[in-house]
Amino acid sequence: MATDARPKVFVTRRVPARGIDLLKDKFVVSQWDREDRIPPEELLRGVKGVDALFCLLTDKIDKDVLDEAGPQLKTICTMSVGYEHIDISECKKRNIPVGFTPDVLTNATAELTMSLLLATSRRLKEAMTAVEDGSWGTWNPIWMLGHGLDGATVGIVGLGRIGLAVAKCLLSFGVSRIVYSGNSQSKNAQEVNAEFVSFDYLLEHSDFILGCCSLTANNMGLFNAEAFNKMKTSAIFVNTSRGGLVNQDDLYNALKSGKIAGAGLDVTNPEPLPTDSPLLTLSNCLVLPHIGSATEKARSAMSELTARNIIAYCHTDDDTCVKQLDGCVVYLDTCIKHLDGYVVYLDTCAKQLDGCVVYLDTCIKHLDGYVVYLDTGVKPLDGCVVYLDTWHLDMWVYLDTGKALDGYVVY
Ligand SMILES: O=C(O)[C@H](O)CO
Repeated sequence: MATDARPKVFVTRRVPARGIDLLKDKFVVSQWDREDRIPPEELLRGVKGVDALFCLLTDKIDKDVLDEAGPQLKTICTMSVGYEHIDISECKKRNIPVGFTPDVLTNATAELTMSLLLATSRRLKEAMTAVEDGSWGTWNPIWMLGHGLDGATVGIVGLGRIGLAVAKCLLSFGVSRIVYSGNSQSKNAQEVNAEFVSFDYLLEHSDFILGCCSLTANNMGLFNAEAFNKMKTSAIFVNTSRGGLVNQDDLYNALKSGKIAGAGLDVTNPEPLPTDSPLLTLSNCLVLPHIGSATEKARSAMSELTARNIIAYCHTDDDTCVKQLDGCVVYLDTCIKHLDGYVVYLDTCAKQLDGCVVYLDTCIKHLDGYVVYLDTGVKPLDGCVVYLDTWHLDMWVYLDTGKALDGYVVY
């Protein structure tokens, strides 16, 4: 009996068809084809012997999963921009590139952040309840007053892709000042006139405080009693990042006691939030079920990008613009793409190659025209210059023109 020689991919959920359709051409696809979360034992069963894993932010991808998968596993690609559910250091140890889906969900998530900001600032939950329970007496000049965005100071914790997109929206609402905090200054801050400030300054001076950063071991529980105590009593806190950023007991106390005025959460810890969570008893706390990227367009694009990542890492793409870079994929075509901790795509969707910044691993590298900077060590390449990271030893770089690089050839 003839065996199917195509690589195998396991998909951990029913996802928008676009990604699956792409994969079906090149892979033997198996799938947890349901809308509920895959049980851990099914995940372990599904990954066994596959070349690629297409997973979601709800799947914990740890050492056990990697062990169970086996040494042929070439890549793990998550249909999400966040990847804290994946043990990245374990993947690095095993040279398994991890793909993710930045950019394609930025606008959708920024919209949802704005929705929460507007809904909480104008007290929509209370207002709707008043209509529904009959406590709306009459139009009342001093009733249901909120704090508008007009003239407000907004503090954004994490001015990354989503934070920046939110800041752009905020400008059209007439905010007077945008401040932001984070590990380092953002090169895009000038576009929105955002000022880099300390976390404490941001807490003390902002009317609205937005959690837009990714969750790391360092910022778990960042928004705790100490942080809420520093906020204005009129402050509104919105989180569309990850629930783990917030100490929810402390948030409850701050909202209940009037330490802060309101909160809008698209993310909680855990998810789903138990229906007996005290947060749900509060009229000044609006909780959504993690729907930041839930638009048809964004979810479809996330599914497609995840599939493209898998195709790239499994080297099934015979498109000549695909380049390999130490287990990471670099597409150097006319346009660029996305990146993860140690992956760069320069392929068919997203950013312009020219002038764009590519992050490889934790260091920043530029990719500009035909110049790739990957840390130190300069190698000339047919008029192009390639700076290679010294610790990526068996690196393969394929440039557009298909030139060999220092013996590590190419196509
Ligand atoms: O990490 C992500 O992709 C988002 O949280 C999904 O909305």
